[in-house]
Amino acid sequence: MAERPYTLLSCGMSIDGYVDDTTQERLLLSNDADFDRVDEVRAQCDAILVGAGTIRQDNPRLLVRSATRRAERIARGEDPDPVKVTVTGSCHLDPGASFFTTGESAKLVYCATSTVDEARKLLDDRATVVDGGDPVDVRRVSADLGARGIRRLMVEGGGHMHTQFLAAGLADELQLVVAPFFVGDSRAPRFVYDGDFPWSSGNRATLAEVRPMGDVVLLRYALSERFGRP
Ligand SMILES: NC(=O)C1=CN([C@@H]2O[C@H](COP(=O)(O)OP(=O)(O)OC[C@H]3O[C@@H](n4cnc5c(N)ncnc54)[C@H](OP(=O)(O)O)[C@@H]3O)[C@@H](O)[C@H]2O)C=CC1
Ligand SMILES: Nc1c(N[C@@H]2O[C@H](COP(=O)(O)O)[C@@H](O)[C@H]2O)[nH]c(=O)[nH]c1=O
Repeated sequence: MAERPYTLLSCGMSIDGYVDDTTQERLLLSNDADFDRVDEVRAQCDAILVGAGTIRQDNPRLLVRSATRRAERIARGEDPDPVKVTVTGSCHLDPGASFFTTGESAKLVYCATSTVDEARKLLDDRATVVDGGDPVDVRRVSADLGARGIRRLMVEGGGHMHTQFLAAGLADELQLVVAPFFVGDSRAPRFVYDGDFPWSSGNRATLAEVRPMGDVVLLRYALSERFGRP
């Protein structure tokens, strides 16, 4: 059986732990230097996963921006962009969303068993629809990605996705960027929600790096023995 991918969770959050505010516009937590760092992390991954909520809210493209990094990927025999992956129970996805319409790389949609037929009809040839169980089990998603040859996975949110990967013990690394402001509204989306996490006051995660980058700080946590593996 193929090994599950090395899994890196990436997120920008406010001092008070929010990843967005309650407005329609996307909240920028990273600064320019950090967005460039995130681009580098993307360029080193085989696939990027976001939850369907993030697609609906942010309409992300999830591409590698830097022409140099794209060229380096091509020179390594890879597609210029990583595979895009999402998870949905409802199948409320817009086939015109940038997730589906930008980039040449493969798109994978893990949806609940009950919505597989609907999803295939809706997305047609824009994505490969995979039965993820009901509800979708992230362990199954991770194992299936491994079987498809994904060795390095970046999970770029949102909070519900991060919560499930962390609670399932599927995260090897967390890259958390703290922006120097407060959102101050408990209706805003959070970095994580309630969960039974493997780390507690009695079982602390390992802080691997603290990197100031202008006005933000990157905190890197090692969450498994696989931390740092290329
Ligand atoms: N600052 C940052 O770095 C980032 C911020 N964000 C922000 O996060 C917010 C979105 O986060 P959030 O609301 O938590 O949404 P998520 O992106 O985590 O997506 C949640 C959705 O994913 C689907 N899903 C998740 N788990 C399962 C499962 N086990 N089975 C079936 N479907 C599942 C469901 O879709 P469905 O409803 O279709 O069934 C669910 O509603 C946005 O405001 C965005 O801006 C997002 C990423 C990074
Ligand atoms: N706002 C925010 C992030 N948001 C993430 O970036 C995605 C947008 O990607 P793209 O459309 O490709 O530029 C978005 O959906 C979410 O996953 N990430 C960060 O590192 N820092 C930030 O401040």
